[in-house]
Amino acid sequence: MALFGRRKKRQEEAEEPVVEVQKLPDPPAPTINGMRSMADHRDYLLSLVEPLPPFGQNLLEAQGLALCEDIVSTIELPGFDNSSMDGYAVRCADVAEAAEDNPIDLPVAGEIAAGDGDIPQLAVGTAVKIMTGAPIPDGADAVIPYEGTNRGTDRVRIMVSATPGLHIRRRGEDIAAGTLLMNDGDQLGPRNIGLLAGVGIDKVLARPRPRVVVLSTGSELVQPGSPLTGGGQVYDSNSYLLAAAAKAAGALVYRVGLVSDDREEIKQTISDQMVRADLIVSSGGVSQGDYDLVKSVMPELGLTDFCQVAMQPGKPQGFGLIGEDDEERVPMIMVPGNPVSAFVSFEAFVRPVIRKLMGVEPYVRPTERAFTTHVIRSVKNKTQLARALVTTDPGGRRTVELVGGHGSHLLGDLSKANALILLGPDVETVTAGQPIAYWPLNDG
Ligand SMILES: Nc1nc2c(c(=O)[nH]1)N[C@H]1C(S)=C(S)[C@@H](COP(=O)(O)OP(=O)(O)OC[C@H]3O[C@@H](n4cnc5c(N)ncnc54)[C@H](O)[C@@H]3O)O[C@H]1N2
Ligand code: MOO
Repeated sequence: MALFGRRKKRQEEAEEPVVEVQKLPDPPAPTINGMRSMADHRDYLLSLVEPLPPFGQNLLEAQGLALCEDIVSTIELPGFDNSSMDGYAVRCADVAEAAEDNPIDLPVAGEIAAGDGDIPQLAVGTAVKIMTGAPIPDGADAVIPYEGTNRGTDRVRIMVSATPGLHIRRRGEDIAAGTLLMNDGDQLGPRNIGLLAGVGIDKVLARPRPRVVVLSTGSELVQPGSPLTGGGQVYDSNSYLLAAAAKAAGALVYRVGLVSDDREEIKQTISDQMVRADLIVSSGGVSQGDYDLVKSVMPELGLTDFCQVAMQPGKPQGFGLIGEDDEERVPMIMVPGNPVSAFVSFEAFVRPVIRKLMGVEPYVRPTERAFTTHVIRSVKNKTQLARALVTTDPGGRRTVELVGGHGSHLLGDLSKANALILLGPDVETVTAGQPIAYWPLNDG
């Protein structure tokens, strides 16, 4: 894909070709206590990826994807006047006096079912049986439902009168030919898909689902389903958590699973996966530890940026455009290994990047607001993303309370939360009853 880090070869006056050092565009300067702000880091990553090119896709496979064309209806809906009831097509004038105590008998001239064509005109003083969805014959201007008749076959007794247009669905009353149905950039939902199918469209030009490769690093990790055989081992929850979150965000996910803290294994695995990835997401190995190898290995595979972001959790972050050539470079987001840090990093950085690759705006989840039920303390100089539970009280007011502690290993509390509260770097205390911003975690 076309990304940054272009390689320029220049022929200097003399013979020797000079290869410019390849690097990422300059990252934003740290602005908070030597750290990069969360918004600056996110905007930097977003500036380094482009939406994936669109192609023609089958309508149903395009669910959740962004259109890359305006869609105009070439036909009308309904395509012809038709009945909304099973009953008899009549002329109103012929049944104007009909009532329970004054039934009117009409000869039944025939029957029209849904799908019938070449319908003869309705003669004055006659009725024709008609089914829901069947074309209204010329001459008829109303439909009397079966319930207002004796359901006669050769002759029908009509016990109710009708006004013109009764139970007739008019041609073009839903969609006129030439109506703009969807715009370039719209995301296709089930009801849009129904509409497009309804006007006869079976393919659309849409951006594909990004193929996201997810892997976890750490020699302590064990594949769920296998026994823990030694002290110090932990199950790999991150690759499942991140894969599930990427899937919920609309990606096509390849979960590679776990890779141990081994330079060659990390390099080989990433190199092998590049061919099927629009984005690689790894967890672990980005902090200061002696075995935090991702940080030291990845610069050998591409252009990288490791930094500290003024947020909690999720402080150590890595990004790369991996690969040797511009044409093959794949973006990679390297999130920290603590499970809650990995998830918060997903929400803050990975999800917006996936949405940009999909071409689905807004890239960043819009915040909502709720009132705190109690005092909340935060850490100065960091954006705190605290796990929380938002509920609506009996009066319809949305309230929010923290779920558990701040520890970035607390998977149990994370799974109970339905929101992430956002407390900016200047906030130290929020008193009870104040409105605060949060991201709802409502998409799976
Ligand atoms: N001296 C310092 N130490 C640490 C710092 C620091 O600034 N100075 N930062 C801390 C913060 S904050 C975080 S977050 C972590 C990030 O560390 P890594 O990204 O290098 O992650 P690991 O060391 O590999 O693992 C951390 C922790 O998470 C567990 N883990 C890792 N992967 C998984 C997984 N797939 N499933 C479940 N659990 C996983 C791992 O066992 C560790 O307990 O660094 C701090 N240290
Ligand atoms: O950033 Mo670490 O993510 O604070 O635990």
